[in-house]
Amino acid sequence: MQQRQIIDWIALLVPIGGLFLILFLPLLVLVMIRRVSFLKGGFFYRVYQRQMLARLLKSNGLYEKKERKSKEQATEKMVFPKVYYRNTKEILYLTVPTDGMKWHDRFQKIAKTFEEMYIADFIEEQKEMGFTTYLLMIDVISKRIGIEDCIVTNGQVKLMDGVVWDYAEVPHMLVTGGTGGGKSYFLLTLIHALIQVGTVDVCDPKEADLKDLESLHLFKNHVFYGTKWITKCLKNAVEEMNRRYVYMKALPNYTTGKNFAYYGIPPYFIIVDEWAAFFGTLTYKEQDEILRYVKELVLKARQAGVFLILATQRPDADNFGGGVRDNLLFRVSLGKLSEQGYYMTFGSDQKGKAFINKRMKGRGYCDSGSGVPREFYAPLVPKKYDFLAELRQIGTMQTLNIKELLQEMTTEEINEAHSAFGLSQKKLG
Ligand SMILES: Nc1ncnc2c1ncn2[C@@H]1O[C@H](COP(=O)(O)OP(=O)(O)OP(=O)(O)O)[C@@H](O)[C@H]1O
Repeated sequence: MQQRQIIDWIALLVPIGGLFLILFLPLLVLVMIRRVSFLKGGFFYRVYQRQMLARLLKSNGLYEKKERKSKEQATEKMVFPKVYYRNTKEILYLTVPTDGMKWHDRFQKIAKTFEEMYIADFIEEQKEMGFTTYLLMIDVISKRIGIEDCIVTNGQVKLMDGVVWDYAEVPHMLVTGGTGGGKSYFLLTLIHALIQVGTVDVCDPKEADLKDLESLHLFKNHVFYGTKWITKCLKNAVEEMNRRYVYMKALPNYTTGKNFAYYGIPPYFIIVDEWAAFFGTLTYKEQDEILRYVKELVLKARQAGVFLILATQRPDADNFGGGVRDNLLFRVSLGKLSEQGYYMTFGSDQKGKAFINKRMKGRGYCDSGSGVPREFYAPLVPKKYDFLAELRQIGTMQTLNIKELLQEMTTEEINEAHSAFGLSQKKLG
């Protein structure tokens, strides 16, 4: 009779467990390495990106079929165009052939597709004979700075790592954005930076967040609301511009072509929030007057160091009069905008750009003068940050008191200065 064998499962547990570990542990480690590599943009991530590129070419038919004939049979071979991929930690370089051959037009417009498939931001295109390289910025959020780093140095306001507003080079700013996108925070951040180097006048037609600044001694006579006072603020700015030109001409070191910074004159900023809503409520007569001032400022004020910042929800051309919007050279959008809103902010020639809306406060796009809008994150404001308390710590604004000096000048000298800078307005305030 055969004896029944009893298996000692307990004794087998150890070798089974060991076997399991030997087989699955390396697999687990591999999966982990792949995952970490993906999260950190490492080797496997780059392999995956290259695979995506190959799939894009294949599924869009961007290859040629060539027949290879051997003695026995004919086989088909896929010949792909020469597409180059390079990924540095910050920028993805994708080079495609634009050599007039079969897919020339498709490759001319492919930047938008690259942006969407890699969730990267197209920042530049470099053309060489026969090739175009698209530069896409990855991990833009890592370039975000905190409000404490948003400062002005040598006429440049630092807004992000690698993004500055050089107000003398790219004068006047347009800020657009839907409700809750971060427009007010951004304007307050700008005010906080600009007030340390110059004069800031604030117009708040809606009498909302910016109006609160009037409670600060620092902003005494620099906060305006109500049509009459906003008009007056803009008129003052034009007069200030005229005075500055006369002043610069009268200086012993006057040099043709030099700007306010050369003479040590502090910049002067006028910020108008909710521009379109305000402009829409004005009568034709009021609109005419305001547009006259705004046009003078955007066309002539740069050299004198007077800069306009207009913020609005939608920058429809009707609310800007001829040419004003085009002369606000630094553009920022914050929060979600419609496609139309983006084209109105950055120009309709941006149709090859993918504007992607993300649910993030203070995120949007900016064109710092290059003509190519790029993803933008406004300086991060900590949760408990108190703008009024921070601004209260700043003693005074930098202003230029030139009225007295001008009173000593003769009418001939003043008129001569006006004609030197092509100014129409002879009367000085
Ligand atoms: N740069 C930022 N850093 C941190 N939080 C921000 C930033 N920008 C916006 N937020 C958050 O988003 C909220 C809304 O921002 P904000 O008031 O600036 O929007 P808005 O576009 O001016 O909206 P509205 O037009 O309705 O006033 C803020 O209360 C804040 O919590």
